[in-house]
Amino acid sequence: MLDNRDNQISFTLSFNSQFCLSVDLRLPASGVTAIYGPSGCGKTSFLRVVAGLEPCPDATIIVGNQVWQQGTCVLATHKRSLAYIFQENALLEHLNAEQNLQYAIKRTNKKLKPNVYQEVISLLGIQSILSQPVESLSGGERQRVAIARALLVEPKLLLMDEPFSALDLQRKHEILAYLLKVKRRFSTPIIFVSHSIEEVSLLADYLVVMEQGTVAKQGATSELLAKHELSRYQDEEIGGTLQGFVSDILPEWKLNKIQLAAGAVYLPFQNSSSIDQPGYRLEINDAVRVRILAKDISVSLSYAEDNSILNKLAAQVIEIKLEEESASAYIQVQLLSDSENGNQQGAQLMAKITRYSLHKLSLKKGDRVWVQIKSAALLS
Ligand SMILES: Nc1ncnc2c1ncn2[C@@H]1O[C@H](COP(=O)(O)OP(=O)(O)OP(=O)(O)O)[C@@H](O)[C@H]1O
Repeated sequence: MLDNRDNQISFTLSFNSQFCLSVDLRLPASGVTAIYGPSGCGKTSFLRVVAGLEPCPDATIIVGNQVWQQGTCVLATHKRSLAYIFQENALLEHLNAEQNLQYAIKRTNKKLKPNVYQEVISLLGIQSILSQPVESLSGGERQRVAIARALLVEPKLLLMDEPFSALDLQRKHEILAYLLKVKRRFSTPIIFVSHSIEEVSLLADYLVVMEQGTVAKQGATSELLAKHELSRYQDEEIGGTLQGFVSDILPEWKLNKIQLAAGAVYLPFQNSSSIDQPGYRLEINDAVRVRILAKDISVSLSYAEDNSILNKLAAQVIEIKLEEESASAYIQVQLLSDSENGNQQGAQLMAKITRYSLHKLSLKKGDRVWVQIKSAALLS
């Protein structure tokens, strides 16, 4: 649960009579917060106000114990302990990668903690490209250097504006994997802007949904996803985002065993996805999140031994959503999995099944069922 909400951001910004951005937020002091919403809802303007790049006379911006702005009392951008990663990273083209890093460190006038430099270089996998001129780097390499540079100034807040938008799908997954590593290793709070639910569900712990300059929803990403508050924003309905840890690695079967509160699930090594990039390997006890799409969850009344599905969790039907009965062949079944550990609550899941299946199983609220998970993605 996110209860340490230290960063306070509130302001109203009007560019003209057409657009007004009005926010009042307390955000977690650690982890990744996503600012999500459609084009033109004010995401970039939000970041710019936080960074002090957009003048806003009535803003209150407090980051940890530092007041960055309180009305007309404004701390200049260069005095704010922040790093900003743009859509197209702004590396200095006439320098090589290492010189870019050194330049940023020098400008902070701070002494870098021992080992941090080497650790950041190896975390982002940029040792071999340090001596290369920026102009010779690929889009993904540039973005990795930009992330390293941001970390090396040891900011109190890291802001990222659509950091994947200039990258192709493969590079995007690669950078996502590096950011997941950054998130694990560094406690620096990150606010990132995105209009992709996939990126948000992969990276963000806390989510702010914006619509037309206002905050439409906010909360822990996993809770908003579990309550299906975001279904109208996404192409694929998410059936659940579950927290767990790696309890076993089975190289002979190319599977990771993930222990969730609700039981264990086996997930394949992901050769083509972000998680299996060079330099990133899961280890026993690593904390991970697992995302399951609603269409990959099926429901059965008894424990079926004779099918190929590995992942089966005991659960109870909480609600059957029939509103769209006439509109679609599918309905949503909300489930609460049993918890193997009595102290923890089970996980909320949502299965998308046909109305015909519901009819054949005579499924109703309160029924005990087995949830079968056909496939799932390993997140962070
Ligand atoms: N300096 C400015 N002057 C006038 N209008 C502006 C200015 N900056 C942004 N706007 C307007 O404010 C609104 C919000 O813009 P903003 O760039 O913050 O949206 P966004 O959610 O980041 O959009 P996108 O996802 O397309 O980048 C838009 O209507 C934009 O045209």
